[in-house]
Amino acid sequence: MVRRKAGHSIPVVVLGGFLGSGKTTLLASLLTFYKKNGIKPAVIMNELGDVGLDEIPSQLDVPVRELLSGCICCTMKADLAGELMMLTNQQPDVILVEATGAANPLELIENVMEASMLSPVHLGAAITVVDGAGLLQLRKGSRRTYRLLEDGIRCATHLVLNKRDRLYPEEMVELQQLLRELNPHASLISTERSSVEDSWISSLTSGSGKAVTPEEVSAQNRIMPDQACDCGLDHSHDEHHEHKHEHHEHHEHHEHLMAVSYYPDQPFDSDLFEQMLRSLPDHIYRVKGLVTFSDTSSRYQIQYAFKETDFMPVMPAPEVPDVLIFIGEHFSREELLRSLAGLGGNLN
Ligand SMILES: Nc1nc2c(ncn2[C@@H]2O[C@H](COP(=O)(O)OP(=O)(O)OP(=O)(O)O)[C@@H](O)[C@H]2O)c(=O)[nH]1
Repeated sequence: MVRRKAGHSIPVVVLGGFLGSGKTTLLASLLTFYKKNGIKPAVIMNELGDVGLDEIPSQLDVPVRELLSGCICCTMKADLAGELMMLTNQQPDVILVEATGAANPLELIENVMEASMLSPVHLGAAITVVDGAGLLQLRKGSRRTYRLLEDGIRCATHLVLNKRDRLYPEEMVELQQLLRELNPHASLISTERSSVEDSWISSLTSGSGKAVTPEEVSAQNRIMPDQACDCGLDHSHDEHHEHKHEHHEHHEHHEHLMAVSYYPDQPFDSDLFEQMLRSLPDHIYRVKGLVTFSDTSSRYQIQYAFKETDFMPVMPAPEVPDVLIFIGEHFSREELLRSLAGLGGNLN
């Protein structure tokens, strides 16, 4: 990759994909590559919850802006534009934007395009990371959530079919066919732990420096901007687009997905905690957190996505209180509270 010359437009790479698909894991690979190759990235991370738990290792020395408790495709659209503008002052070679797993991808791409009118940035690539097993599960589940996933696949310039280790060979074939049907034009790779080749990373920004436009993305993928937006309004020439859009987003894209933060006020018993995770309903798709157990010596970072859980010991403990963030579709806060009551803590 050629380093950006002063005064040139900075490529923005959007990292999209549904909850828990592997976006942060991919972000880590990209940052390691950039560090190794003397390329200066900057990062915008967006979380639906009110605590940012996805830490970027400090040795990578990357400017990171966190946007919490909202989504940059709608309620935090203006914040995204502001953050992009601020980061350009630091003259990075590339800006990586990690979306929430609930973001509407086409809205996000449009928002980056709109920001490019105010700042020297352009959309370099739109990556969609797909959790193959999750996609197969959601295909049989909620229509609205599945449609969000389909939109993400359609809008991508680069598709990453991740969590290959969780798929049988015949499922891999089925998923590759499905992704190709939904988006015949994007590059498509399959990965484990979002592990990508250096040449693939270079391809994200090695284009002519010309922006990918939402119209190009949607035309390539045979969807029109108005079709891609669930509300069915034709926003393309609409002066009140922003207002309608925000209203729409609030009611259509996020109301069916909700995030609940829980602050434990005492350590959990690890067996009871695991039992609680196992008994979560299918439509709680994602849990992230930092917890202390009464029967272990270290604190743990918890990652739960589609019934698969990772516990990672955290040493030394970061200066963040114990917290659990549950994200899913129309789940009952009260039921969740009841199942957590035996473990100790406060619902936020
Ligand atoms: N089995 C398996 N797990 C993976 C793979 N890639 C990532 N994970 C795990 O999946 C979980 C979610 O990964 P993240 O990278 O945090 O996913 P994300 O898309 O950033 O999640 P959100 O931002 O919360 O939507 C973590 O526990 C990862 O370690 C993979 O290829 N296989």
